[in-house]
Amino acid sequence: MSTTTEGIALRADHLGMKYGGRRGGWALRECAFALPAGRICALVGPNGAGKSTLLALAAGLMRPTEGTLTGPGRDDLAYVAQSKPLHPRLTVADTLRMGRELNPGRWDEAGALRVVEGGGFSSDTLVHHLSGGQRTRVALALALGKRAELLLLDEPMADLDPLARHQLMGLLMSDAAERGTTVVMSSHILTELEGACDHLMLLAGGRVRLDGAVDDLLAAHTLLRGPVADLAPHTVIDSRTTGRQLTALVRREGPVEGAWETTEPSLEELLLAHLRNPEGAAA
Ligand SMILES: Nc1ncnc2c1ncn2[C@@H]1O[C@H](COP(=O)(O)OP(=O)(O)OP(=O)(O)O)[C@@H](O)[C@H]1O
Repeated sequence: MSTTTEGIALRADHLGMKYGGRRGGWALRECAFALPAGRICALVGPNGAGKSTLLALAAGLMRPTEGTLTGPGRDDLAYVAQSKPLHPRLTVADTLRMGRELNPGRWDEAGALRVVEGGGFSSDTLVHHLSGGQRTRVALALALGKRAELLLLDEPMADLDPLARHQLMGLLMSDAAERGTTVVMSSHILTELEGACDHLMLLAGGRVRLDGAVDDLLAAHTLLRGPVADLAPHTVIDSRTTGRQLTALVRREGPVEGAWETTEPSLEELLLAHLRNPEGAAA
């Protein structure tokens, strides 16, 4: 990958990725986006949507089958894979020492230590003896210690307890705010994204279905409650009918008219509606 355009941390153009040669299916297809620098971007989508593939491509671990993905080079990004690979026979202290040696002149020892502190293990513990959540802490410490421009995190919070999640999300957010780091973080835990992410990308079936600043996306959608009626010209993302009452989440095309009770959706409501109906979500 090469340097991106000013102000854009990660750009995809006509990006496609196919596994397993000619016979394989497309994991990503015709993806196009430009993620502004300094954002904390939630990458969401159903199982198999292509989130890990996109992160691995952005980390430079694979080459796209077609199109381009442009972002910082390896020295300027940090990637935490879903499996959190670490050397099992090293202690935590050795692991962090390795991080320092691999990143001369830029390593943030205090930042890395802040991440491992509170994990309930000492620095002379072997990685092999850590729990899944504790390993996640060490992997995140390596990533944050690197002071990267772009942090690529594949379901970083999945095996952390609620307090650890809260603490580490706080650390991530303050680090990103202080340094202007761009974070792309895949997650299935919608509640943890609310208030933490300011950008959202929804993938489904290997395609980008929704992409934008969270505030803009929320403002463009409305939750409607009222009598069953035709909702045209608005785009219905998801709707439910109970008797004569309709509840729908729409992307507005102009003002909403009629006897509707209208509210702006929460991020969780927006995401659930789009996840229930990913085909209707095309931006
Ligand atoms: N190494 C691989 N070889 C072949 N196919 C793969 C490989 N890795 C992923 N795929 C396929 O690519 C598609 C996208 O997978 P990917 O792991 O990127 O999805 P995901 O959105 O991260 O899913 P999850 O939420 O379950 O982690 C899936 O259909 C998957 O079966």
